[in-house]
Amino acid sequence: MLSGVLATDFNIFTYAALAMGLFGFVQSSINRLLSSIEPYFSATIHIDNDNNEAYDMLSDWLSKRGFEKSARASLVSVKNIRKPGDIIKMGKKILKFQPWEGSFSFWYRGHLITYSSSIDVGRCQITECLEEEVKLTSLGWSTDILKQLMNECMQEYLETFKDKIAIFEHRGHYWRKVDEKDVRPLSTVILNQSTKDLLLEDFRSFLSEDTQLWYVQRALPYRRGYLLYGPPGTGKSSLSFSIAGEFDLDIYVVSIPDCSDRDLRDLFENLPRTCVVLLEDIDAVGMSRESDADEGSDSNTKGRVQVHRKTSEATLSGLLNVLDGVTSQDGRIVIMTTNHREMLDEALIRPGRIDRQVVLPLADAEVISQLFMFLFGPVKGKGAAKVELKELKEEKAEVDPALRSQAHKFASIVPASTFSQAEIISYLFLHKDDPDGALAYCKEWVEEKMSEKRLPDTS
Ligand SMILES: Nc1ncnc2c1ncn2[C@@H]1O[C@H](COP(=O)(O)OP(=O)(O)OP(=O)(O)O)[C@@H](O)[C@H]1O
Repeated sequence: MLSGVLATDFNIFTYAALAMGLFGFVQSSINRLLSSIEPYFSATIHIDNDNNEAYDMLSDWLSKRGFEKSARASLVSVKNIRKPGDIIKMGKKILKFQPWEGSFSFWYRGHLITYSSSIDVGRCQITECLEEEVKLTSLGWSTDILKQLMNECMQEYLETFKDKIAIFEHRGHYWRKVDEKDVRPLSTVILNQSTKDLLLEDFRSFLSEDTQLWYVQRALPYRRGYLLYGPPGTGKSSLSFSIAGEFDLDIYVVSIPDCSDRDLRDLFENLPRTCVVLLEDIDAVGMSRESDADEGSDSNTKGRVQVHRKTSEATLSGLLNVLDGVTSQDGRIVIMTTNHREMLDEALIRPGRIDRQVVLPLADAEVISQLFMFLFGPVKGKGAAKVELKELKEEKAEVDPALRSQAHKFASIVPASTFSQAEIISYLFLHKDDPDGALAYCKEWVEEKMSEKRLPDTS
């Protein structure tokens, strides 16, 4: 009896193993056959992963369909993309698998497509990153079906990232996408209304077709620069991300202390058309002119200028060269942020490089009461990301009069131009469901913070 069961099991396992072996054999035969006839009867599209969103589009499309299961090797990473409105659950992470080195075939709209990926070990040693090249191959001489596939990948990808902006940071001299963030509605960045209107209008006007034509007709470099300056926690970064999202522009963040002049040149050469380049805390590198006046290469900048941080090889002239240079893409918008405008070299912020300087000061009475209404008032639903100037103004009218009066009382107790928006938000957050409590304890909080501010800085 036992031997009968074992014999049956043995047969099942044997057949299963044979079937799997046969399947593997057929698949690898197809792959071998395809690769031997490929040069004569096939069309191919090549996609490398070097700063190439097409690579991300394809890998997302394949992962969604579980094609990594057909691959003999998979690359695993933690997926940081959430659907709009998803709540982050602490301790929960989603793993994303994608095909990696090797090849497999799949059917797409009645066509057999072969995906193959190879790692360029030679380049990896130079660039210290995994350089992968992916090939999509189909039978026949036309690449039409492959283009259709890539178009579908792009449509799906754009749908997933609708209302999100991609954030790129640099690793040495190449860009890496590090995140996709939900667009932060501009209405959630609380600042003086006229400042917001001015910036919005300036962006809108710069990106309009008329303006582009105006630049083209006059052969002027079509680019724009902004300097946002003010004390820490007043919303410079928040505003930069929010305004980029408002205009569907991806953000490329540069940390100058980690760059050499060559890195800067390569990075600016590899920017896409129309994007926002964020040079954050530009004063933090402590750029100042050295007395040695001979080594500068920029005609506007006499003297070589080096950042104080020993590790950085970036020079001010190197930065100015990429800001002005021929490699600087049309449509590129640079936003520099700083807490110390007075420390910046005038050459860096002269008109043409910086077209608008916007100060974000500590919260005044108007902003203090807006922050109160924002935190305790009703929240606009999702999809309110793209607000019009008109809507922003109308929003105020919807506020409950009782809340408005509490907000005014709050603003009369909290001294103007003393606290940053971040400080006020963090206090209000302590009472997030309790506007009465926030009002009742705010005098105490102000006194405590004021005495902290009066303490001598021993750091
Ligand atoms: N004007 C504002 N409106 C809404 N939230 C703000 C505002 N200013 C600051 N915050 C909040 O405070 C925190 C810090 O803001 P943010 O990083 O934008 O300030 P920053 O001026 O860039 O600061 P730093 O100069 O230190 O880089 C964020 O969580 C942000 O949401």
